[in-house]
Amino acid sequence: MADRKEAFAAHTSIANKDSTSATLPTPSLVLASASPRRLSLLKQIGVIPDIVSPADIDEAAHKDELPRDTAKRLSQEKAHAVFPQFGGKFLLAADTVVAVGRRALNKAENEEEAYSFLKLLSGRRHQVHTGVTLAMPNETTISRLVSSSVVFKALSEHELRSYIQTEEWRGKAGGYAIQGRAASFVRSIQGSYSNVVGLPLFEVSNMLIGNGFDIWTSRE
Ligand SMILES: Cc1cn([C@H]2C[C@H](O)[C@@H](COP(=O)(O)OP(=O)(O)OP(=O)(O)O)O2)c(=O)[nH]c1=O
Repeated sequence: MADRKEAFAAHTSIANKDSTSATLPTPSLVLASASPRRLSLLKQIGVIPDIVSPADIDEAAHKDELPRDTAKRLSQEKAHAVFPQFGGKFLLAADTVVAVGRRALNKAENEEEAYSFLKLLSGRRHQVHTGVTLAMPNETTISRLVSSSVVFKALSEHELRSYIQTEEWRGKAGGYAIQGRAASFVRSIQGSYSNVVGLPLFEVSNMLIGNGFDIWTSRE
């Protein structure tokens, strides 16, 4: 009996919270990204951007710039490029760079480059850095860098060639997508999985919540 009472009380309080939060104004968010992965990662935590507006910037690294610094800087530049069009809203931008030591592996341009990236990643550890910048309605911005470490098994020639055929490497930093068939290459990962895919959800939600964006009132 006590169990049923508790269950009813819990149900009622969820229902009440639900109806309360449904009446709260939903904060407006701009996602400054062309990446479908970033959009679906945000949706995964219930955050639905009002506007998706990709930034068109030069993504080349500066001379002697460390990959982690490139990721953070580019997230800031993406935010700054788009923010002026959407004043008064929250805006989120990110950049993901795959790095082997000081060498950055950007998005592979063609099959040869994708093959050479995967050959380099084969049997070793690499880093995935994602820079995230949040611009606030009051025009202040904050940026975070999140780094994860990924170890690939040694890839056979058959695996390398077959993966290239899947085309999944296109548009992905480092020439692979952990959320696809390349998951079978990943021996271990240290850090945030969503960071590797392109948007570290723990840190992003903390950035949003810490700056007054209630992720629980952003609903589809
Ligand atoms: C390593 C890795 C990267 N990626 C993707 C995430 C990003 O879309 C892309 C890195 O390129 P980015 O330049 O960070 O992003 P983008 O050009 O795709 O989008 P935008 O700049 O408009 O935000 O690689 C995966 O989807 N899976 C992975 O495992």
